[in-house]
Amino acid sequence: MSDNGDSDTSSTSVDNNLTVQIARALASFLSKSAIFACGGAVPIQDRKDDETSAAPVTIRWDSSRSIKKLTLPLSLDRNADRDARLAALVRDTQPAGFGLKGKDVVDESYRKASKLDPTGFSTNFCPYEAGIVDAIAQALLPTRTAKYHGVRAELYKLNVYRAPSGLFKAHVDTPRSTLQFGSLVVCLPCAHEGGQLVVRHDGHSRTFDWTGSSDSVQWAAFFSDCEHEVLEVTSGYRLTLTYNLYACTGLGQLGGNCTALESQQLPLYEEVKNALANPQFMPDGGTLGQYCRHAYAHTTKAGADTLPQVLKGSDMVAHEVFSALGVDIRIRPVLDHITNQDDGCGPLDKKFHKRDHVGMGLGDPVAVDSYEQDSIEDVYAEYPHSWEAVTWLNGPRHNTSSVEFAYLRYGNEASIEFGYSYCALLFNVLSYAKRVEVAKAEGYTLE
Ligand SMILES: O=C(O)CCC(=O)C(=O)O
Ligand SMILES: [Fe+2]
Repeated sequence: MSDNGDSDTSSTSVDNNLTVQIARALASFLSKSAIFACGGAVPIQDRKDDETSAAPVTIRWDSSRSIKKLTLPLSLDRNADRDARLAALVRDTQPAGFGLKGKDVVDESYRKASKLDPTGFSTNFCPYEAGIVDAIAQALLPTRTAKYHGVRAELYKLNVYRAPSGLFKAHVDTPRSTLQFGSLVVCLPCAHEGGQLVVRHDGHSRTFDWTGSSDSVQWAAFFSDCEHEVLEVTSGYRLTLTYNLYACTGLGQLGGNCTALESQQLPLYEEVKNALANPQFMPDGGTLGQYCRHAYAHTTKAGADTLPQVLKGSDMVAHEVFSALGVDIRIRPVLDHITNQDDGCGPLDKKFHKRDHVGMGLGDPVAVDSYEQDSIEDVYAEYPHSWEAVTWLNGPRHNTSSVEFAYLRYGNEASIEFGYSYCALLFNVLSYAKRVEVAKAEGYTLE
């Protein structure tokens, strides 16, 4: 191809125009509707030996006088009467309605389907185990709920759409709480034709077509405000599990916030309790400190706002245990010792040994102006902190130091110096007599 032929130039400019137009359309899509739905497939493996597959799906349900069981895909159900069992499952479902003006209405011209409520059946299929809930949490969780990183999927119904003419016309699901942000539909491995799920948002649509396949579990999740419909099923049975999706506190934000975790069951609990119960342990009270083992963004306002929720590992455990024992905890920056060669007195910590510079609060670094004749003490005077004698449980981890304050030193040559800090948990241990009182108030005894 020539670089300067006329015909090439004109085709390049047409291409460029098209490139610009398509890039604009993509940009507009990305800014408005980049993600309103997502989906995938999880292959079924009879002998499940990896995290990317799911075991055959078992459904047990209440039938008139017994509990019945079916395995999907049917080819993996070892019972000879498996087709009859599938028919029995369908027979035992009830007509499925839809919400209209606050009432549950059954109207087959709008929704032709049947359902089991979650109290009437159980299944071994778990969308968490299949990695679906994590995928939704990362891809779909809306930014307006930035407060929440987790997703709770609540099983809502087992639905059967069958040929001929099973369908659910265009509708929007009714959110069941302000934290509900979407719905998850899991299509069980049962052969059928038709029944595509069409999800629409802002002039765009995405069709999930699960026709034909019965060797994987297929799924789709979408935002609550998306209109969606199930097209007519033309053969077989289309079985789905539906889940309501709620935003919740999730991985990485459970410090001080985790109702599932009982502090009393943590191995550290008894150890701390025994220490507090010992009259010879800090008899007059004082500050016990633990430098955090993990790095947190404690020297930015946004990072500081996430503490203590983002504490993890032994940092989280210590925070949970001490607070369960009624001990006041401060999370504070502790300044790395600064050596000032100019003031002639060497490292400052020599002067104030056994004391630490504990910042008054977490947040953005403080900037201080100083002059060449100022001593390091003058610099510190501008930085809000206290001198504290802390009994440390560990030493700082050097990789966790972050800029706590910066000071501009003016003189013949202006220079900028940085004060670094470590994030620490400071436990305010009361005198023995007061600890005994607090223990009573918290409902435990110190012996
Ligand atoms: O089963 C499906 O594909 C979706 C059903 C649905 O839209 C609903 O239950 O609200
Ligand atoms: Fe729906």
